Amino acid sequence: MLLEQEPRLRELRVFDLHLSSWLEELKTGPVQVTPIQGDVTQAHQVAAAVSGAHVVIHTAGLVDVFGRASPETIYKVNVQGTQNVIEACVQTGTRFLVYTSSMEVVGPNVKGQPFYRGNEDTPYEALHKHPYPQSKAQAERLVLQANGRKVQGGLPLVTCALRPTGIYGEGHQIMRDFYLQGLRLGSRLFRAIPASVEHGRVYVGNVAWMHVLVARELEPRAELMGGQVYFCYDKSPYKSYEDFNMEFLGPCGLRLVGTRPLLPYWLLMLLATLNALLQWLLRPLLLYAPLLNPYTLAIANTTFTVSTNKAQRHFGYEPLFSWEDSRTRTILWVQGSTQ
Ligand SMILES: NC(=O)c1ccc[n+]([C@@H]2O[C@H](COP(=O)([O-])OP(=O)(O)OC[C@H]3O[C@@H](n4cnc5c(N)ncnc54)[C@H](O)[C@@H]3O)[C@@H](O)[C@H]2O)c1
Ligand SMILES: CC(C)CCC[C@@H](C)[C@H]1CC[C@H]2[C@@H]3[C@H](O)C=C4C[C@@H](O)CC[C@]4(C)[C@H]3CC[C@]12C
Repeated sequence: MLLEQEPRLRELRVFDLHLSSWLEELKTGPVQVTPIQGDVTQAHQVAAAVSGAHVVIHTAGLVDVFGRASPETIYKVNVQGTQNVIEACVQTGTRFLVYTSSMEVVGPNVKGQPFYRGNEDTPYEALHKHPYPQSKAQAERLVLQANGRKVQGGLPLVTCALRPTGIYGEGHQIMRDFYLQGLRLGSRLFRAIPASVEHGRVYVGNVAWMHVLVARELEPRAELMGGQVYFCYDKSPYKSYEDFNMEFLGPCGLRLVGTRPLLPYWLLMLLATLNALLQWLLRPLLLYAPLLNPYTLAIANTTFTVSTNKAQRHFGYEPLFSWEDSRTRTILWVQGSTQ
């Protein structure tokens, strides 16, 4: 997105624990693309990568709500890693920092309270127990508190945080997992969550576009945007998690069976709890990390949707991809990813 949309771009450094082969394909144009294999938990590696950069987009993170990684590892990558990025900016004199936060810093909360089409100012008790939302919330706080800190050279750091809802699009592995599971079940999936529970979703291309716009506008609009949070949103329809997935999986030949959940909620919660118990029992032998656990069930079963125009008001954001384009691109990816 940066290469396509930012004419002033001179160099793009991509810092990641795992470098993908597609990065090589980006090296063919006039902009220098520099892949750097590194770990955000290693402060010196981050500082070396950041040195000389005009703007940092910090999107690296450990996304784990399935119990694959320990809470300590999640904290180290998401919180300590973010602190390292902030310190690297301060030490090297980089003034603009965009952080990929998450809707999860707000909710759904431990009380399972709905957040219905809320905005950045909607009151909501952001109470979390799970390490992933806790770590993202702590990292976001660090980023916002760092706004205004003096960087090397004496000028102030300008930071802001973007909070995507559930991201979908090309590369969405969970969508592909549901597709493969549906194929195994005879081209069917069985409804587990009531259709009335709305779940916020946003297309990956629009998330990227919003990051590019923020990176571009942070300098001229530092006063307005510094220290701010923005939900990432687009025109994707409000639907339940499963009904939304069917927008893509339906055209790929799957159908969602049932207008109501096949199993009662208490039974699903029992299964989710059994999964958590099995995960704990099996941990010394193997990693058992199914999609269904009490936390993922709670997220999927709690309404959380946003309705806001803050990004449009503050930096002129309009989605780059229409809902129709986002849908088509995702369907093509699901179809292509399993062949
Ligand atoms: N997927 C979603 O629905 C969603 C929603 C809201 C916010 N987010 C946030 O967006 C960001 C990207 O998430 P994603 O879904 O693309 O996940 P992802 O796992 O595909 O991407 C995370 C990237 O971070 C890298 N990374 C992990 N640990 C690292 C480390 N120690 N050092 C350097 N790089 C490291 C990974 O290699 C990977 O490329 C994360 O910060 C996540 O919290 C994701
Ligand atoms: C109960 C089962 C039938 C369905 C289980 C679906 C479950 C794996 C899905 C539902 C909601 C998904 C999360 C949601 O889209 C938002 C985010 C925020 C983001 O920062 C990280 C990913 C995450 C937690 C999604 C993970 C997968 C979830 C829980």
